[in-house]
Amino acid sequence: MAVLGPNRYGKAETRVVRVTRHGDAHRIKDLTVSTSLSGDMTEVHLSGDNSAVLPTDTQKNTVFAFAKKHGVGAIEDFALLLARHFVDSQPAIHHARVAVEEHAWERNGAFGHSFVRSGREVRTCVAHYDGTASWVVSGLRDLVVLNTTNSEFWGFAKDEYTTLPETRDRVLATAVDVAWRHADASQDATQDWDKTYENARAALLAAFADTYSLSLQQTLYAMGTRVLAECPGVCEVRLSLPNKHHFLVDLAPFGLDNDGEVFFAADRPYGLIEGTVLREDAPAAGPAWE
Ligand SMILES: O=c1[nH]c(=O)c2[nH]c(=O)[nH]c2[nH]1
Repeated sequence: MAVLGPNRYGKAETRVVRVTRHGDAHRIKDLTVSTSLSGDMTEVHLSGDNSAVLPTDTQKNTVFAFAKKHGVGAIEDFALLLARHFVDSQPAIHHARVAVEEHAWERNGAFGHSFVRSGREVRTCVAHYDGTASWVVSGLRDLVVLNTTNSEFWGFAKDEYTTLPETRDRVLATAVDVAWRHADASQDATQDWDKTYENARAALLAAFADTYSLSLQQTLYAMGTRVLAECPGVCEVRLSLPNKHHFLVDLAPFGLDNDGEVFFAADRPYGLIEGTVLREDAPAAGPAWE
């Protein structure tokens, strides 16, 4: 005898670009929005009765309509607006999850209408709303950083398969994928999402640069700790750091020395260092990370 387990449905990766025109100085917000709803969905699964189902096509349309009606400020506000709309307007929907990614553009010269896609990281957020409470996790991915020194890796466990030489000086590089949980994302909390984003980003970069690293794990903890120190409203930080290995190339066959100057930037495999840093008194996460 089978029963229906947890389920949700929505429109994934709606691409929406919102242009705001102030005279000749235009602004753009370039987003990828994914909505996911859950609630009284037993009948649609068991009997095909669609009466509780707000179509994913409607969810996509709502993203575009809200971009026009409400504009797009901080992505967290846009995600919360959508999540609250779906739950508060549809009796059968009890929970909404809205994920937004923001792709950065920069001005192309002095022109108000011309933009160049930035090589910066992608800003991310996920908002949840259940009709009463809200949860928000913000973050970024693909923030690529590299230190040319101040990184060692030695004293590690060894067995019969260990060939890695110990090193007292190596290149340390990673593409930061991080998310931070806001302790309070309730309706009344007055949040400056953009300011927290800039503070968290600056904290991550500073900690990566000024931590003398004995392992990427140690750097990860330093980065998470720094975000908590600089962002009072953040209670938990989750980091995923691929170790983008840079191997010193043996140039001896060519009669050349290589004193930390020429590296082979390996693509894969890569070490993947992941961890969470949180305040001792962090409130329960609820569905925030789902
Ligand atoms: O910082 C590192 N942590 C590891 O766990 C590890 N493992 C490895 O092969 N190189 C590294 N570097």
